[in-house]
Amino acid sequence: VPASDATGSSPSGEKITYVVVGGGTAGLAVAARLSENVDNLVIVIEAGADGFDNANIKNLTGPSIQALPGSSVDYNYHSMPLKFAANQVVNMTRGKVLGGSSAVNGALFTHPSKTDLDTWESDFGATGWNWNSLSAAIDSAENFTPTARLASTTSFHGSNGPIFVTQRTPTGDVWTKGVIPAVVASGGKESNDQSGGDPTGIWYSPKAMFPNSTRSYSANSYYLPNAGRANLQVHVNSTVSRIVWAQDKSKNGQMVATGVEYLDASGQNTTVSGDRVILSAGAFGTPQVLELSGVGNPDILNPLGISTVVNLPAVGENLSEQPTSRYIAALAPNISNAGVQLTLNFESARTLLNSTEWDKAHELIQTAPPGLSDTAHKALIRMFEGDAPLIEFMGFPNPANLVFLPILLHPMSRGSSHIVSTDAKQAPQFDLALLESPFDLYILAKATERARRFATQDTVKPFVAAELAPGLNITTQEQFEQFVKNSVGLSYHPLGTAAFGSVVDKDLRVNGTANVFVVDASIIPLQPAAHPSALIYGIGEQAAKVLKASPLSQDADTANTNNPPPSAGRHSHSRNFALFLGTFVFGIVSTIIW
Ligand SMILES: Cc1cc2nc3c(=O)[nH]c(=O)nc-3n(C[C@H](O)[C@H](O)[C@H](O)COP(=O)(O)OP(=O)(O)OC[C@H]3O[C@@H](n4cnc5c(N)ncnc54)[C@H](O)[C@@H]3O)c2cc1C
Repeated sequence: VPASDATGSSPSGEKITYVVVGGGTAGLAVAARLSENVDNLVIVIEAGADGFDNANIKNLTGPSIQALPGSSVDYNYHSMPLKFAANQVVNMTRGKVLGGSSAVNGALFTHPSKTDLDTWESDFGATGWNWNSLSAAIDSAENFTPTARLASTTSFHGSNGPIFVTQRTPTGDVWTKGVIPAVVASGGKESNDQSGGDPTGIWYSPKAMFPNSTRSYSANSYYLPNAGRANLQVHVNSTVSRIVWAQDKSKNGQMVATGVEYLDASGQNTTVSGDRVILSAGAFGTPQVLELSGVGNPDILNPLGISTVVNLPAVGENLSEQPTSRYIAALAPNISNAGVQLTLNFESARTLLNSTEWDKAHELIQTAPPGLSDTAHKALIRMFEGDAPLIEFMGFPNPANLVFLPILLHPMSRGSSHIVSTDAKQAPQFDLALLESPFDLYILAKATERARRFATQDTVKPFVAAELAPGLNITTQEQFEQFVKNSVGLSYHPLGTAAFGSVVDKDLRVNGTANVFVVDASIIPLQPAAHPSALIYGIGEQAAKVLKASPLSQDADTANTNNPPPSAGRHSHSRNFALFLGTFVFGIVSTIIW
């Protein structure tokens, strides 16, 4: 990789402290917090547009959310054929817009379990990253308002953070008189609030939304309120193509980044220099930028003509996604709508399985699929034996049907995301390896069967007419497994591709580098029992604290580098977001059905 020809790009000629690659969920959170310190000049470079004029991002109605995948704010990625799931090719929506995937997601805001987060420190060497620190960090992101009709434990939530969070009041009787009593009658339990470290039980999920039910996400809640800061600049429509390295390594032999190179909207290459580079490009974008920069597995980089500057084969590996199954029943003719409020029901293997089935699952979990590290394998076995939540049943409000999506929370299967081109705009290749582990398949099949048990309890019978999927002809474990293989879906929760313990250290620094950090879903070593965006905001919050506390001078002693001085001049494609403050109107209240 050639030496830096970075020109520097502070609008006022000042030295840039942080270059943040990706203005997504975590990227804007960490940038907003770092720029609270006026001594930090923070530049965010985002591949997508600003998206503030997109009504489908603002609205959280079913039709709006469904209009986002496949539109201009989606990368429109596709998986490789799923070898263990009927060779399906699945769409993998990722937000390509300021706010990243927080702009296009379902906005469920769930706190992970204590068990999940404590493994980061106890098993993966992430000292300081545990339930106590991360739940406090999530609270710093959250501004929670409980609704009068729903029981919530406000001490489990933050009340001063930028992301507005609230619940919708349930309507109708399908959930209150039908599903919740059915879950309890079949061995589950009701929860008052899943956010205190034990999500077990069924509860109405909060969403990241303003009191008028429009989306609260990183672009309008972390960035816009701070857009007037002179030391926070955001460049949109700019795709980072690589990290630029100094000719000399640090005194400790680490690679030193001097900045990044990016393609602006006209396709022109530009460089920007800074003291530290933060990769927040998401679980697919972050390993992509690392590999394009020569950090990764030489067997992947060499054939593309990229010289390896840090031999780090774990980059892009350990890709984990939560597979889903489905249970659908038609509503009875006199029931016109299953309501507007999502329920989530978290269960452990003890509730899901009888003792014979538990023994079978316990036997299956002993065999690690390819790509699962020993550390992760041991942690997963311990969590299974310790009755950690293993399945979530997402109860979907729907005008015509009663829908449960069983989600496998702690899959064993591990895939990968690797570049196949030196062109930063070409999609990497995604091997999701969904259901490669027989344990994953076994549990998801059992969960589908259990969803049928909820729907056939006496309390639910008055609300449903007939089972539509999997269909009453599916009765044996083999048939349930085939159904799961044929119909498996994604949770859109990919993570783990630059994880603690293998790619980053406890300070989020990429191994072998002096001043490149990762702050996004890539660092999460194991799937949490949660929808991850709350945790990812928490990662942004905690990362800012860690970075603020570590002086630049400690970046592996970089005094020996050829970091060129930055020169003045603003990029032609940067946007003056202050303009948007005057014109941006927080969404419109509209019919909510999702
Ligand atoms: C359809 C969908 C529904 C979901 N529903 C929920 C939900 O209801 N609740 C929940 O908690 N989670 C949900 N998720 C998951 C959650 O939204 C994501 O896990 C989370 O937003 C990821 O955050 P991140 O910061 O890691 O990445 P992102 O938010 O995706 O940010 C990455 C950013 O980097 C940019 N980028 C990438 N490469 C480059 C580059 N080379 N140069 C410059 N910029 C680059 C991208 O454009 C993007 O803006 C959902 C996700 C999807 C896609």
